[in-house]
Amino acid sequence: MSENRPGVTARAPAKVNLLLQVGPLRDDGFHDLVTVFQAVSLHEDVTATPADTWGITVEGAGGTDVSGVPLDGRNLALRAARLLAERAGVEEPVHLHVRKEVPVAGGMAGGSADAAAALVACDALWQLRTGLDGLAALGADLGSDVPFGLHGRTAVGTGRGEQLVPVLTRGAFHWVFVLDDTGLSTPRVFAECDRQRGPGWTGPGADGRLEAVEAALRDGDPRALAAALSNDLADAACALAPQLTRTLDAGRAAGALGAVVSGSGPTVALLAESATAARDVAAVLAPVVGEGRLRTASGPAVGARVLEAVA
Ligand SMILES: C[C@@](CO)(OP(=O)(O)O)[C@H](O)COP(=O)(O)OP(=O)(O)OC[C@H]1O[C@@H](n2ccc(N)nc2=O)[C@H](O)[C@@H]1O
Ligand SMILES: Nc1ncnc2c1ncn2[C@@H]1O[C@H](COP(=O)(O)OP(=O)(O)O)[C@@H](O)[C@H]1O
Repeated sequence: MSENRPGVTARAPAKVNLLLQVGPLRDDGFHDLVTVFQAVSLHEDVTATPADTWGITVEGAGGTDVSGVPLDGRNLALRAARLLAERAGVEEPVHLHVRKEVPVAGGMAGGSADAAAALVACDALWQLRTGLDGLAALGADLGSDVPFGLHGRTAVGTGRGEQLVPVLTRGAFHWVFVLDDTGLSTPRVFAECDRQRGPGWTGPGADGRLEAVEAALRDGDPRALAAALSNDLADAACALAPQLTRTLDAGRAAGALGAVVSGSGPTVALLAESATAARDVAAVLAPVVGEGRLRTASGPAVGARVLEAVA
């Protein structure tokens, strides 16, 4: 009986975009990107257990508010499991349990991490041995950020963000993330970016931003990386959520080396000199923004992997 078989748990990381260069709107509704993703040590754990019907439960960990997570066929983890089953000809439903540490709709790709972890957990449960490239191809059909959730570490993303090349990095980078209560819709932020640019805008051109980020990562130099952080969606995110400008300023005033909006926001990522410095920045910010809105983490973190088999 399927109910007696053990489940499989997989873990996948959140991400921050160290560089997010947004090109023109394409005919398919996406934008060409040049981005540098870094996976960080905030995680999603997804447990897949054989069941009589498809289902999902979600639990918030470390104070994560999961009220915005859909529990129906729109859930990215459930969509991922069903897509893998369909492509592999598996007819065994699973129940998924998601333990979320990553803020919802925060620009840190928590939903994509859920999809990545669900793919890895179900692939192991069903003993499919699909391989990373095969899972990443499936993941790209679910969302542009899903392949990076599978790969993890640090990578340059091109196309709509799904084409990945690893980046050489030295050492660890230490982050403070400032969460915001208002979730920002990714398509809305891209649309606001287009609106701000206007119809005559033709492209960002070559400006050396990618090379500066790559050099800082290769040297393991947090000061150089802080100076090189940039996000073309930041102005759009700040227009839709004006309080983010104050959060960026407060982060710099609290001693962060650099501050950037994470992806389409509204989470703000602050880079610190060391793990101790990150804790100090968080301690200075706690009375300003509230302790519950702060998370410290380090990167690069590894991509989606099986954690354990549960009895
Ligand atoms: C902005 C980024 C930066 O890493 O992250 P988040 O802020 O969402 O975490 C990503 O590009 C988000 O990727 P993801 O959240 O997977 O988006 P998708 O589901 O693929 O697309 C949702 C919508 O965002 C817009 N979109 C997304 C990716 C892209 N390269 N161009 C776009 O214009 C499109 O309107 C698309 O319909
Ligand atoms: N497993 C999931 N976790 C979170 N959000 C999900 C999930 N599945 C679908 N969603 C939808 O995707 C939206 C954005 O998800 P999320 O990945 O948390 O943020 P972002 O795209 O900003 O990084 C949510 O607002 C929610 O409606």
